[in-house]
Amino acid sequence: MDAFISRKRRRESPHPPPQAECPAPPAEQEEESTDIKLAMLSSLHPGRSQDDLLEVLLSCDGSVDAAIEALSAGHKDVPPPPLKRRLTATPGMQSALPFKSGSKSPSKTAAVQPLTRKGKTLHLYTPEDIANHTPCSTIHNFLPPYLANALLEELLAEVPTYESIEFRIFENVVKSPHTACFYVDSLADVQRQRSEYYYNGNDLGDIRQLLPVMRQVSDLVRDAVNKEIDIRIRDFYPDGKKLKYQSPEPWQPNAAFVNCYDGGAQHVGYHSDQLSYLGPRPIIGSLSLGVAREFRVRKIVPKDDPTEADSTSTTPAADISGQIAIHLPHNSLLVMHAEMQEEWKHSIAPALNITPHPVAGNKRVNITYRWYREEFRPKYTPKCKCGLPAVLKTVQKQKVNRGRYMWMCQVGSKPGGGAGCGHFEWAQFTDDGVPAGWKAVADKDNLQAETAQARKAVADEIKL
Ligand SMILES: O=C(O)CCC(=O)C(=O)O
Ligand SMILES: [Fe+2]
Repeated sequence: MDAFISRKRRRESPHPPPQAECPAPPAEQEEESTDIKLAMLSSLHPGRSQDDLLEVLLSCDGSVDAAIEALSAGHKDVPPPPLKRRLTATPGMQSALPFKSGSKSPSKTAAVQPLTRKGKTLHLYTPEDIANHTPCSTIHNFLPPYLANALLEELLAEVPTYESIEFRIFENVVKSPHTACFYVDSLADVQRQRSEYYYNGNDLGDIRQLLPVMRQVSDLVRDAVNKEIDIRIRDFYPDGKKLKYQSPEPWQPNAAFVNCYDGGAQHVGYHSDQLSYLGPRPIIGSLSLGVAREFRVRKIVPKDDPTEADSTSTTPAADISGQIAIHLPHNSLLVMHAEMQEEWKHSIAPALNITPHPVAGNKRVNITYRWYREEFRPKYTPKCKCGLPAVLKTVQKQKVNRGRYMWMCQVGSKPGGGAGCGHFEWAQFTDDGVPAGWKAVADKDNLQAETAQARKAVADEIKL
């Protein structure tokens, strides 16, 4: 979630880093910006419901200009949009897979036919198909039903207080068309978030402690995700080894973003999650409750080589031009594995039809459990000249530097924040994804704290 706050970087940065990721090609911006388009229409027509606006947008083939025109021309009765693309997220309408799903992992399969084609969506439902053709694995009916309902109810009591998140696109501040909230393990983590962490140039404001059921479930998610990581490494990664920069430590969630999508129009556009505080090759455990929706994934196309199948990915079967829809029913756990954030984008697609859930009504509540790593605490990572922690990004589209990491100024994407300082430096990590030199920094820090403590103890003793 943290990334869709900031995923749109200013294109007119005064000091573009010489080798940084290039702006997204128009097609990608087009596809990524449904939320922004809806937010723009919403700000012009605050009285119209998101469903109405979505319908107008769809009937205008996604063109904001045409939609604005149609709305201003007083087309109050919006004609039903031609169903040019599948929007329903209701499971049970499985489109046949154009292949026989086997047990072989894509990375170990010599010649796998592309599954999707440009502009097409392949719908996947079974854990086997999902694991074989995307960087995700899923467990349906993850929690005992009573616990899933207890968690859902705990969160439904909170969601009325959630807010939509503002982000900046060029000079406009727009709101994400869904609501969200951030939870951390302990009170100390709340304080730490308030004093050290920034998202899109701002602190988050509303930071809460994990609720009791969320906390209980966090342990179950941790154990399941660690098992899934082992399976992924064993069955899908070259030589059965973890990826370069992936942490070898057991995954230890200590924070959670909760997203609420109230009705089919609420959604989130294509994005990758921010790496800054999770480190490279992060893993995320995502639990879905309530209304079933489509989680879509799409491989990032290298800008200067759209024909390239892949160099590092473990999932060559997915055609880089198409998208894959993963159907997430109530009580399903989805693990985004280590290859996900750097090489793929994900979204929650708008849905014209949803099947209400007996407890949640029209709402889908999603919890993404995350591991905020100590070595990526902002006090240890680079700062830019604006004085804020730099953000960690990876080159995704430029073939020559693809896969390299960089620290950059985040002020340029802060609502009202100006251009920022344009800070840029390449990031260096050990093979286990630890920032080069981190241990030394941390040790020095601890030494200073210990020295201060020792001095205080001596001073106290003298006073006595
Ligand atoms: O709602 C979801 O399943 C995805 C949410 C998401 O992408 C995020 O929190 O970053
Ligand atoms: Fe995300």
